[in-house]
Amino acid sequence: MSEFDPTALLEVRNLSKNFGAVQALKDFSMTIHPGEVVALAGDNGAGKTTMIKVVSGVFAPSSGEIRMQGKPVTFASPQDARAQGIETIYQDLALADNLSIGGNIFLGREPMRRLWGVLPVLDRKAMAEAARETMARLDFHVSRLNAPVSNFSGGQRQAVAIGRAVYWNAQILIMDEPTAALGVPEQRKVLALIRQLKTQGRGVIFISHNLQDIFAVADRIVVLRRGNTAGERQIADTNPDEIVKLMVGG
Ligand SMILES: Nc1ncnc2c1ncn2[C@@H]1O[C@H](COP(=O)(O)OP(=O)(O)OP(=O)(O)O)[C@@H](O)[C@H]1O
Repeated sequence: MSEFDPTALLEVRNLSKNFGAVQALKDFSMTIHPGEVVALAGDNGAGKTTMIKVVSGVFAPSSGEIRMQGKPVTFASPQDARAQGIETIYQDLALADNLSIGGNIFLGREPMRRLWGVLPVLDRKAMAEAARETMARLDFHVSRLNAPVSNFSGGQRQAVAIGRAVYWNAQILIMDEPTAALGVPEQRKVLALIRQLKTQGRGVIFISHNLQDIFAVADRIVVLRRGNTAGERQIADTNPDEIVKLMVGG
């Protein structure tokens, strides 16, 4: 087998995950380079969630290898994967509704300052500044920076979750159905955010049932079927018909 690629942000090889007798993922291999968006598609039960949970430290693989920049890595937990630069954004986004963008970016890791040089208090100014800078880096404009995120639209909430990952320096963002449940204008905003992540040299794994979105934003697509890799294509070299055939098999 060939050498691992030292320029790859993430390279997984022959990953398998069994749940008792169920082989949820079999011999899965994938590489992501800086600035690449790789879509993961497949019907229900194909193994997409299992794959992202292995790569984000939720499940240990039954076998196989994970490397970052050519170096072997293991993830003891999602926190550990995050510390190594892999952030997963699930559909629920894990935002605290009552807090602002800054509050959400720093959730549980708030910057403090000392009042009168003694009393530790939240450094709200630093939080607001980080929120402003982070959203500007994503080229995403929100007028009410200090409003609770419960007031935000679905696309804005996605932007906050992405902003938090970017602030904490995620090199790879795994996004689980980020455009499901959004109206068309909001879907466009999320796709624009993904393009912004690309220009920053980050890698994105984009899980979606929506082939239109995949074709709009991905560079490459990997199709899973019943835990197996049914095919991998450059987006420029394929079309939705071919992808649907790979998904359903036969
Ligand atoms: N914790 C678990 N215990 C046992 N079996 C599991 C577990 N998690 C997933 N599976 C099985 O593994 C297979 C792959 O499931 P997975 O959730 O990864 O698919 P998926 O492609 O994400 O589907 P969906 O689009 O419906 O989310 C399924 O047969 C599922 O029943």
